[in-house]
Amino acid sequence: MAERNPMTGMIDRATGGARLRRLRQSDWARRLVRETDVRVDDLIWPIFVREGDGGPEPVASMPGVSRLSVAGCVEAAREAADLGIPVIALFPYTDASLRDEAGSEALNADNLVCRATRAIKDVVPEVGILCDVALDPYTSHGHDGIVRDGVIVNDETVEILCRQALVQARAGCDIVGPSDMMDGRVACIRAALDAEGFGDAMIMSYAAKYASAFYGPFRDAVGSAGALRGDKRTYQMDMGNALEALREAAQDVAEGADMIMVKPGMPYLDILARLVDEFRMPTFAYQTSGEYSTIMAAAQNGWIDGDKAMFESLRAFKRAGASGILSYFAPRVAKALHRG
Ligand SMILES: NCc1[nH]cc(CCC(=O)O)c1CC(=O)O
Ligand SMILES: [Mg+2]
Repeated sequence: MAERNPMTGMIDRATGGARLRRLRQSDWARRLVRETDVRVDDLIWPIFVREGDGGPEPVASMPGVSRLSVAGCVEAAREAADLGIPVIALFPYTDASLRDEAGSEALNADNLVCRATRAIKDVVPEVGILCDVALDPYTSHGHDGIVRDGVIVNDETVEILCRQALVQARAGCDIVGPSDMMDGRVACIRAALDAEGFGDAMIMSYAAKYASAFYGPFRDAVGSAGALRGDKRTYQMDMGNALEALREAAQDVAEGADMIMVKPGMPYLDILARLVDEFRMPTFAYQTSGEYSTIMAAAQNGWIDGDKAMFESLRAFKRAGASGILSYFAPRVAKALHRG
């Protein structure tokens, strides 16, 4: 027979007798039963590189984020190593004078990203380096690929991306991250790397990357915002689609991706959880510039607690099954975690 609780008058059977609040009554109890958490080891820190040897140049739309000189990147890498952040991701701000229709600067072995990679590997070899494979920082039209008669052409772009990945691998980059969303690029990049003796270079593919409004501040940071003609909806995914993300990821996995990524992060947690479930691969979330700046802006207005919102957003990725997170918060989280 169901018994009535004398305190509440509730029938205990209605809750199966379980009092779930019992485990939430103190900090130690909550910590004891917490299922997931963010660790420093989960973090990848995206950094913007710029020409010259001046100090940090703040990105207006990303409070707390600056473009760094090559020397500044080496310092940042030192900081990452000291904090225990495993990987930094490098993104170049390319001067308009170096941009052209074909994005040829992407293939220059002495471009900004390559110089930064070599400089970091020289001084802080223990930090992993991820380089983005896509042409948008280098093209005058701001697209990730070659444009012919208004069309972003797939196969011709893929050929160039393979050469770009090789240029980055030769500079010492450990992980290449194709962020372009061309079909078939992972297989070509893998073959190109293997053929040149870079069998150990890893591929983290932006497998499900959506045409999103949350990249705005990034385009500002790398100087492609003003350049971009039109939008990226003919190659980045449509935000209404989830099944298609499974097909995208299946292709990248079959083509040899070592790790896959979902981007943006928080608005696409459902996609992240599904890919983890389906592929059981190391799967990463990219907490994009727009997500970062949204939290920062609200925090600066005093509308939300920035530190708490930062942790909540990152825990959400771990709860959804992410192996790790690319986040502009990386150094701040790492410091907070070390403080305990
Ligand atoms: N292909 C370039 C690239 N790599 C990472 C981002 C976005 C990162 C961010 O918003 O933080 C973009 C922008 C884009 O596709 O337009
Ligand atoms: Mg694809």
